[in-house]
Amino acid sequence: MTETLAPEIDSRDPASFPWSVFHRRHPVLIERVATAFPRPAAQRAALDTLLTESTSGVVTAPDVEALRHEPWPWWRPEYRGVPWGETPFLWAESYFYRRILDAVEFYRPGPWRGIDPFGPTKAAELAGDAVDEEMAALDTLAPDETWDALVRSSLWGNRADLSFRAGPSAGSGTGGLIVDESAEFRALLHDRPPGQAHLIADNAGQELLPDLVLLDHLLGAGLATSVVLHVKPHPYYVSDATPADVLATVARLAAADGRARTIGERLGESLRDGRLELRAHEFFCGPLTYHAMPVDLRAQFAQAALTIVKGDLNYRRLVGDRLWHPTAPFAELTAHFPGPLVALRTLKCDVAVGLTEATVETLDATGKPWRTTGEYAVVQTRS
Ligand SMILES: O=P(O)(O)OC[C@H]1O[C@](O)(CO)[C@@H](O)[C@@H]1O
Repeated sequence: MTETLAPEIDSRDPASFPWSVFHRRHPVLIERVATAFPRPAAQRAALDTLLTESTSGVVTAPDVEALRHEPWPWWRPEYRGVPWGETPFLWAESYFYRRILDAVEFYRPGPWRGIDPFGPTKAAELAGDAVDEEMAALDTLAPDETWDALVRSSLWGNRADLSFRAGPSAGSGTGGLIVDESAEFRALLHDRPPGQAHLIADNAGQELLPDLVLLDHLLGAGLATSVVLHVKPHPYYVSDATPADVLATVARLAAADGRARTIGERLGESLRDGRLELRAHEFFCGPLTYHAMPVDLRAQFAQAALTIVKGDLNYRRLVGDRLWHPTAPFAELTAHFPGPLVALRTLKCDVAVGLTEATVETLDATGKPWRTTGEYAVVQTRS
């Protein structure tokens, strides 16, 4: 069934979800980036130009000056002059975010260099009540419910993705788990000798916090000898976690009360002694699927006891950003990935695989969108 590749997703159809990302979410996002700091007029103009180009124009080449300071090896000259919607969605979104960085002079030597355009929103989320509540909840966990609770909050933390606040399709209720291989996930860690566990992070804030707590648990419970946290080397999609976000989150935990503080302090210790290692490979900010992982990164996952793959974008990169039949086998589509893995993902785009026919029928029968709202989630494993 999966021997032939399903069509790659693009954003040309105005009735499609990817089209709404470019035409409904991005205007809100650009406005937020433009106004979060008092930017000079040239940056505002560059952001507006990007929005116009990506919604009603054609792809233009990256800024040469910006490339001198930070290359973008994924530029495709054959897309120059092509309407954005006709290029693959995965590539187009990635290029859009690179162009935001160029518009705000993120790489250009000068006062704006290195200032995260999404920083204010991420900081507000980290400082917010929801994070306080998440941390306070840690004190209420009985030992026998810890594992399930930590997995649940790492999984549903993915739903908090800030890009959802920039769009109309954010669902309010929680649809639930439509593939639940939590038991297999548990077995991969509990029923095998501990080794090095890796986690490919997604968003900062309400997602990264439970991810860090989960990693701390793996170390503390002897389920991993060491853990590696992979984050983006620089800002990428709107709420993606960077090394600075990890440090801010650890500090937030350590400044809290109760169990959160203990965890934050312990995470700090683990960073110092190397049991928790932070890595930030450039590939994570690229528009390619994990089939095209460079050898050095592949080697890292090949020796991992388990890799936890977080979120929607990582999932698209894992199985391929294609209109697969939703019953296409997850194990087959992820066979290319070196080593055992678990995907923790809330569904926020058209890609869905590994479902049963019965589940698909039930979801379709609701008559409501289920692939893109973040209301449904999967825990899928491949050993
Ligand atoms: O933060 P996550 O879970 O990777 O979600 C990001 C998702 O948001 C979008 O950028 C827009 O909704 C999707 O295209 C993308 O897959």
